[in-house]
This record gives sequence, C-alpha cells and structure tokens, in this order.
Amino acid sequence: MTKTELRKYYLNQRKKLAPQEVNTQSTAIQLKLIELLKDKPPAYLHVFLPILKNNEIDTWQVIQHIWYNMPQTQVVTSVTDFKRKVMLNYLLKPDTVLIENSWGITEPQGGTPVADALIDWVIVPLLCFDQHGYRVGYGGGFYDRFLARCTPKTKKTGVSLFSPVALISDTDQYDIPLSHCITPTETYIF
Ligand SMILES: Nc1nc2c(c(=O)[nH]1)N(C=O)[C@@H](CNc1ccc(C(=O)N[C@@H](CCC(=O)O)C(=O)O)cc1)CN2
Ligand SMILES: Nc1ncnc2c1ncn2[C@@H]1O[C@H](COP(=O)(O)OP(=O)(O)OP(=O)(O)O)[C@@H](O)[C@H]1O
Repeated sequence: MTKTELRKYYLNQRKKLAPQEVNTQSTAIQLKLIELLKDKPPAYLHVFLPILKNNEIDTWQVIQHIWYNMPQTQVVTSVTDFKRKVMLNYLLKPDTVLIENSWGITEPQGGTPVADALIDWVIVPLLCFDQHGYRVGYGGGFYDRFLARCTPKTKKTGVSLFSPVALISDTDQYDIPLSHCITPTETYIF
C-alpha cells in the first residue's frame, strides 16, 4: 500500500483506541525502550513529546527514567518550525519551561540548543512501519529532514502501537529507514 493509503488507515485505527489502551501499550513500549537504551546509553537522546489528544505513544516514563537513572544521557527535544518544515533541537531538563503549540505538541520555551551532529539516538514517532524499517508519519517530511542531518551512525528507533505491514510501496530517496522499531510485544531490528 502507499503512504497516503496507510496514513489514512492507521490514523483511523489509532483514533479508535481508548486512551487507557494507549496508556497500557505506551508503558509496554517504554519498558522495552529503556532496556534497549541501557545496553549502550547514548550521549544525546532525541525524544518527541507526545500529542496525547492524537493518541500518540507517551514518552514521559522514558524521559523520567533517563533524568533520574542515566546521568550520562542528555534528553533533547524539538521546537517545530512548520513554515520552514524544520525541527530545532534543545536540551530537555526537569526545569525546562514547556508550552503547547497549536498542534498540541509540548515544546521547550528556548533553552540550550543542541547541534544535530551530537545526537546519537532518536526515538521516532510514526503511524505505521514496514518489514524493511521504512515508516509513514503525518506526511510533513519533518523526521526525514531531521534524520538526514544526523550522522549515519545515529540510531533511529521507531515506536509503534501496531505490527509492521509487509511493504510501503512508494518510498523515495528522502526516506531514511529505522534501525529498530518497538511495538508493545516485539523489538524489530533492521
Ligand atoms: N509528538 C510529535 N512531534 C512531532 C511530530 C510527530 O509526529 N509527533 N512530527 C512528525 O513529523 C513533527 C510535527 N508534525 C505534525 C504534523 C501533523 C500533525 C497533526 O496533528 N496532524 C493532523 C491530525 C492527526 C490526527 O488526527 O491524529 C491534522 O492535520 O489535523 C501534528 C504534527 C515534529 N514533531
Ligand atoms: N530531506 C528532504 N528534503 C526535501 N524534501 C523532503 C525531505 N524529506 C522529505 N521530503 C519531502 O517531504 C514530503 C513528505 O514526506 P513523507 O510522506 O515521507 O513524510 P512522513 O515521513 O510521513 O512525515 P514526518 O517525517 O513529518 O512524520 C515528501 O514530499 C518528501 O519528498
């Protein structure tokens, strides 16, 4: 299926879930993610802050775990510039002042900027992924642009409420595949 078809189908599947279900699945995913990060703690981990009204996977347990148990890892998150289609990255600390933008994304209000080249692991939001590690998001190309500016060694871990589809049929030269994807029941390595 194409990205457009998959986006429509999985947006609808996600909308149908009860918040309590998303909560349970988010916890299962986050426990797996914490185990994966413990193996080789990154220096700078980029984490998206969830749009909870869209039933996105909650990432706050992972963030708290890092803050209080993994002092060698700095948490990084973005301010999204929708006009220029870019994500600007900043440190996320327990005392960072956060504000919600018009899309429901919580964003740091300024702070310490982090260069893309420093980020060695990225947790990637998605609507669906395939057995080759390609993903479909909301369609803005924000993560494709951001991941292109990271180093080739940067780990890219998708998190998904749903199992993979066989194939996204219309991937293009801009699509950057994931290195892992975590679902509530499995960790896929690509
Ligand atoms: N938490 C989070 N932050 C992120 C992303 C993401 O997917 N999740 N992005 C990833 O690229 C970028 C922002 N892109 C976005 C694009 C569209 C919508 C949005 O709300 N779109 C739909 C509603 C979706 C729904 O019904 O569930 C809309 O157009 O109304 C939000 C963020 C950067 N930051
Ligand atoms: N590095 C890039 N430079 C220019 N255009 C890009 C780049 N990356 C992606 N695009 C364009 O952005 C558009 C959206 O891409 P795509 O459908 O893959 O988004 P997505 O991965 O679902 O969205 P997101 O990354 O925001 O979750 C496509 O037209 C794609 O060609």
